Amino acid sequence: MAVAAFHQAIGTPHSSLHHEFRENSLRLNSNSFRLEIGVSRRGCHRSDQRNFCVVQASTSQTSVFDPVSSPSTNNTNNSKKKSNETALILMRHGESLWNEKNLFTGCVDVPLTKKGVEEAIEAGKRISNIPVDMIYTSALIRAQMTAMLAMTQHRRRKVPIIIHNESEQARTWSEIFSEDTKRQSIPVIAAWQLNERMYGELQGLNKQETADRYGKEQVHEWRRSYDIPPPNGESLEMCAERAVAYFKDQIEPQLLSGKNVMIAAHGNSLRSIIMYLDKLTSQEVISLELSTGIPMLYIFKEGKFIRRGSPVAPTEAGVYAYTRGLAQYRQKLDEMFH
Ligand SMILES: O=C(O)[C@@H](CO)OP(=O)(O)O
Repeated sequence: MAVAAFHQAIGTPHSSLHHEFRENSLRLNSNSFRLEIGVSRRGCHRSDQRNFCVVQASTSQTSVFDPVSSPSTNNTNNSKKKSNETALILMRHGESLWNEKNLFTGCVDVPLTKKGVEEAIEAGKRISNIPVDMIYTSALIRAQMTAMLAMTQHRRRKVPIIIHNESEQARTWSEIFSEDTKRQSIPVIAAWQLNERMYGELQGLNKQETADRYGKEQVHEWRRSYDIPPPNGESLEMCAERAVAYFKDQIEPQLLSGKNVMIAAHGNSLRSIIMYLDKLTSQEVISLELSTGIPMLYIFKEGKFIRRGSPVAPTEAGVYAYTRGLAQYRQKLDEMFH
C-alpha cells in the first residue's frame, strides 16, 4: 500500500506510522489494493431442493452455508456470485494470560484472561451485523476462545461448530443429521498454519527482561523485522510461508465462492496475511501493529481486497465500515429479530 497516502490520511508523521485498525483507520475506506488471484474454484453442489449448499474444500473439509441469510449468497450460481462482494473479518485473539505477564508466547497454547474474554465479546458486538458463513481459527485455544466468544454476540444466532476432519472416525462421530440444524450452523476450521509465529528460544521469556539482556534494538529486530528469526524460531517471512499459503489455498476459494469468512488468529500470522492483502513491503510491515480483540473488515470484490477498517459498535449511527450490501444485511437482521 502507499504508506505516504496512509500517513496523509491519518495525519501522523511517517515514522510513527502504526497500522492499528482502530476507528481512525476507517478513514481509509476508499483505499483498495489489487491482488493477483490465482486460485481454483471449489465445487459447490446442490444437495437438496432448498438451496442448501455443501462445499467440499480441497482439504476435504465439508462446510455449509445458508444462502438466504447472506448478501453474497443470494443464489447458488457461481458466475453470479463472483460479481458479488464477500466480507472478510480478521481478528487477533483477546488478551492471553501470557500477554498479561508480558511473556513471549508463540506456539505455546495459553488461554485468555478475563480481560481477553471481555475483549472477544466486545469484538463480537462490533461484528454482530456482518454475515459470517465460515470461521477459520488457528489450532491454539486463545484464537478459538476468541472466535467462539465473539460469535455468542452475533445477531444471526447461528452456532459455530468445530469441524473434526482429523480422522475418518472423528468425521463420522461428529456428523449432524438434520439439514435444518446444518443451516443454522457455521463451520469452524482450526488450522495450525494460522498459529502464531513460533518464537523459538524466546518462548516463555519476559519481553522486558529479554530487552534488558540483549538490548532493545536486537529484541525489536526479533519481534518486528521481516526476515530475521528469533533464536531457533520463525521469522515473519517463515510464518508468512505457511499462513499466507493457507490463506491463498483454503480461504480465498471460499471468498471466491461467495462465502463470508472470519479468521481468528494471532499478531504475527495476521500481520503476514495483512502484508499480503495490503501489499505491504518488508519495510512497511515493521510498523504494522495489531491490537488484541479488534476486528478488521475487508471486502472481497471482483478479485480485490478492499480494506474497510474496524466496524464500530452496532448501536453507533455512522457504521461507515459497512458497504451497501452489508447495510442491507443488517436491515434484514433488524427485521428478523425485532
Ligand atoms: O509473544 C508473542 O507470541 C507475540 C504476540 O503476543 O508477541 P510479539 O508482539 O512480540 O510478536
